[in-house]
Amino acid sequence: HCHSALLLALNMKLQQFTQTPCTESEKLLSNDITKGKEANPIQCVNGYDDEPKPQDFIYITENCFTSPLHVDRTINSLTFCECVGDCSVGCNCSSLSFRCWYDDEGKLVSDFNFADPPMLFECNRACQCHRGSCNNRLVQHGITSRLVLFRIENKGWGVRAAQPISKGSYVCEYIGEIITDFEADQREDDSYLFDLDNKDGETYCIDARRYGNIARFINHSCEPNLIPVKVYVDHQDLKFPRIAFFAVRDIDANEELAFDYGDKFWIIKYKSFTCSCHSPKCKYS
Ligand SMILES: COc1cc2c(NC3CCN(Cc4ccccc4)CC3)nc(NCCCN(C)C)nc2cc1OCCCCCN
Repeated sequence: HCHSALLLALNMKLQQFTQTPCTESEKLLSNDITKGKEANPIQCVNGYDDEPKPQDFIYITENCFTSPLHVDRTINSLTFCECVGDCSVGCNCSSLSFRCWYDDEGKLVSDFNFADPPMLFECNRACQCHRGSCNNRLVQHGITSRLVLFRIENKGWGVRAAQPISKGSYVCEYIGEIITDFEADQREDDSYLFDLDNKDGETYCIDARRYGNIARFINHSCEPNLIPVKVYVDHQDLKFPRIAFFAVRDIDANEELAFDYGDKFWIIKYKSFTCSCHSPKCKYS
């Protein structure tokens, strides 16, 4: 009898730990800002000021449109594969990115070019390979890392890893409203834009200001731990790449996630605020 009482008490204690954020001083503002839209809940905590959880955007998990844009989604324009194995060698889809860059643990292989990443083509709905055993499907399976939205001194909100993330892991996608470059030029708040630079001039943008996912809260760093990679899954229309963030190095639990916003952002924002990444390589402080 006392054994089960002990187990119950232990379970209660454990429950407390999983509910409260890691440092005692942080207030739990939401257990899941995605409201169940992501496979894993994303907590929102604030241990710094009394800012409430952000509610001035709509959480979405796939890019959206507010005006019609022509994306070629015809199934017969898709390159697909007829692999019977795990698509790790000789797959038509991964051959579009030269080779499959995912290893059999679902991470980028060590010789992936993090400095100048290739475009990645994942297997898709026209492929004959088995969805469960195909190694060329990662971004399409969604976020698997545990992330937390937290308040940071003079940076507003930021995103941190709740558990360690190994180098090469897929972390999350930059999700938002896909708009033309012209439309982006009309947007008053340009703090959440991500340019889909396309060689031949006709470029588009992802604007995560009104519609977006957790990636909209990821801050800049001059020495980032994430890089954006262009990925194609449901369509292969090169004008509209999906932007997937991968870890460029091992990331510790509770470490803030960051990617390099690039000089376009800072040329515009430098007059309003400077960079506080505190990196020895900082370019915009
Ligand atoms: C601050 O960071 C960015 C601002 C951007 C921007 N700003 C314009 C500036 C002029 N005002 C004009 C305006 C002002 C006031 C009212 C309405 C219009 C409208 C918004 N426009 C465009 N693309 C459209 C124009 C480019 N095209 C002409 C070549 N892309 C941008 C990408 C940015 O970061 C990217 C990295 C950050 C990643 C994380 N978010």
